[in-house]
Amino acid sequence: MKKIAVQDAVGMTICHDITKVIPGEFKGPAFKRNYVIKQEDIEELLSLGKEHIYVWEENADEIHEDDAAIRMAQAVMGQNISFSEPQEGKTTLISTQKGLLRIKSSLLHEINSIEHVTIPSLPNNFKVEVNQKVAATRIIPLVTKEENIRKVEELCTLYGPVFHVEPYIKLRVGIVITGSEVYKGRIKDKFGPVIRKKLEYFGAEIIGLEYCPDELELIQAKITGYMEQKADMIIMTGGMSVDPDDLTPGAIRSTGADVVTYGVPVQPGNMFMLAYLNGIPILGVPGAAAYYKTTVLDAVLPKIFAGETLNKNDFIRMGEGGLCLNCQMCQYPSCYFCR
Ligand SMILES: Nc1nc2c(c(=O)[nH]1)N[C@H]1C(S)=C(S)[C@@H](COP(=O)(O)OP(=O)(O)OC[C@H]3O[C@@H](n4cnc5c(N)ncnc54)[C@H](O)[C@@H]3O)O[C@H]1N2
Ligand code: MOO
Repeated sequence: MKKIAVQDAVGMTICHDITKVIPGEFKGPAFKRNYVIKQEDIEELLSLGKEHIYVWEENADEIHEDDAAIRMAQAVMGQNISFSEPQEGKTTLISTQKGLLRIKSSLLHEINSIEHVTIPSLPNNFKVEVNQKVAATRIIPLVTKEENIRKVEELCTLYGPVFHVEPYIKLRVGIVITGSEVYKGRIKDKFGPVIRKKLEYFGAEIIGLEYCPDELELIQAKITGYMEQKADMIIMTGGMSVDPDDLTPGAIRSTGADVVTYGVPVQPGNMFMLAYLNGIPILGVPGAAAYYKTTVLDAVLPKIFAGETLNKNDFIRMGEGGLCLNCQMCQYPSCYFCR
């Protein structure tokens, strides 16, 4: 690259996007790469703080920021991800499918350790929509050594792409609403609609929503009933805490299910239970999930719909960041909760 005073640059080609920033109003390219500078542009370039520009000179072992961004994007993106044309030296990786963003975290770490390479992303296990920005690729200088980009490509050839979006599987779900006060009609069920709505987001087939009084054998029978109907997941609500009528954990255990956890280092959702019976997840959802917009349930459901089997460690890890601030305007999943 050759540095030239803008006054001498009329007729020359700009070799990278030149950014304009008006705080609070605009940020974007004022001049695009390959634009040929005219006399009337000189004033604007000077007002953007550019007294000099670079003119491109081909150099065999160097790669331009736009080409580097594209090659890195192609290397790191996997299933259900595409990328946009580079702008100001950066490409954006975009989901082409609603689902769960999966990241090979240690590979991303290794790639971001390569000189000049920067790839910021959403966190692993982020629920994404179609056309959502998931990551970006850019080198820091205007050019870098070809070998830096080749390292990114080689790592991804070796370990596979860094990012992909796992689509949700259509699961058949049985719901059991426990609580004698609801069963006997003393109060109206407020839990069923909450669970239904959360499941609809993932495209679940709800095979039943049944009510059950606080009697262990009856709760257990609901579970075995759904198992006979070949449910892919069973969700139990209420009766999860410390009162003598809180029988749901005992009923889940009594089916012989393997309990992954009863109790999680997360609030709200402390008294949550996850167990597997013949590979079918059974979720015990505490009363708080009928009240709070976001609980541990919202971190667990996307993983189950993405086909993951959770273990105790998955929950233990949630402790740091597991304390919800109950923000007035909940922005979950765009926050630290249950990462
Ligand atoms: N001394 C302690 N108290 C509580 C603890 C504890 O560890 N020690 N844990 C708290 C936590 S955490 C939760 S969450 C709540 C409730 O947990 P449960 O799942 O046992 O909830 P229930 O006892 O069944 O009901 C509590 C409350 O919610 C109403 N409810 C339940 N289901 C429905 C429904 N389908 N529709 C409408 N309302 C419903 C129920 O009537 C009760 O008012 O316990 C804390 N307490
Ligand atoms: O189990 Mo509770 O209030 O933390 O949801």
